Amino acid sequence: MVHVVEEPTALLRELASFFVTKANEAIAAHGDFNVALSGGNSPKKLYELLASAELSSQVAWDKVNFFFGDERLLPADSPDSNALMVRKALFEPLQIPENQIFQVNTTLPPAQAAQDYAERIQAQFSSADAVFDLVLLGLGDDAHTASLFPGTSVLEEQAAGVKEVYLEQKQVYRITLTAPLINKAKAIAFLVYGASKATAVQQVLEGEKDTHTYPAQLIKGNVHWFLDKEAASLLKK
Ligand SMILES: O=C1O[C@H](COP(=O)(O)O)[C@@H](O)[C@H](O)[C@H]1O
Repeated sequence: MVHVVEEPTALLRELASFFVTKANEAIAAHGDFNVALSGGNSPKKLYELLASAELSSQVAWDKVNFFFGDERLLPADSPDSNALMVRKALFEPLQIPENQIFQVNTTLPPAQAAQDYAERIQAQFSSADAVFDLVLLGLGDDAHTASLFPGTSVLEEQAAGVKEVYLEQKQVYRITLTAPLINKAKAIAFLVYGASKATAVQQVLEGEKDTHTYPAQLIKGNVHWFLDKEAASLLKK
């Protein structure tokens, strides 16, 4: 489903309200809400909005478990750390205790960090399979999502799990949920705004099927695209 909203502020409010609804549904159904968060720049304002006085009262935060869709293998205090951004925007204002935060251990070597994160995710779910209630995702200008980047071997991964990815150009390792794990989620929401994303949005949603070039095409299931007018501007439908 594609939700197009005139401008980013209203878009963020719509996605925040979707988040609150999904949280309350999950808590009513099974007592907790397991959400995987996105990183980068776009979601920072969403997290600040969720932590605001108006919205924070609408969720039982002590019943929310926070995971990450991807992380950069950098020191935890690096300004490029996804977890650090979320800590400042959401966890610190809401005083979320550490036992509800499941972040990648970036002090481990890449393969071990991925394995360790997969095990900690699995241990948190009582069912045989880890199934997130909600996965939040972004979209890069190059059509990557989480750390599923064009041309990387993780795009071939058939197992629901966590993998390390080496980005040659950036010379950095990332840790990412695989597409099969993301796709098991009960709901998936992309947040994409700004004109720089318009081409990628069009390629992913309406372009030829080529998951190696447009990795976000791997994401399937109950997928909601939250777009502002600029990001949606090249869509034909
Ligand atoms: O590198 C990343 O980029 C994507 C997109 O970020 P955005 O700021 O351009 O929306 C993000 O979803 C991912 O978590 C992050 O590690």
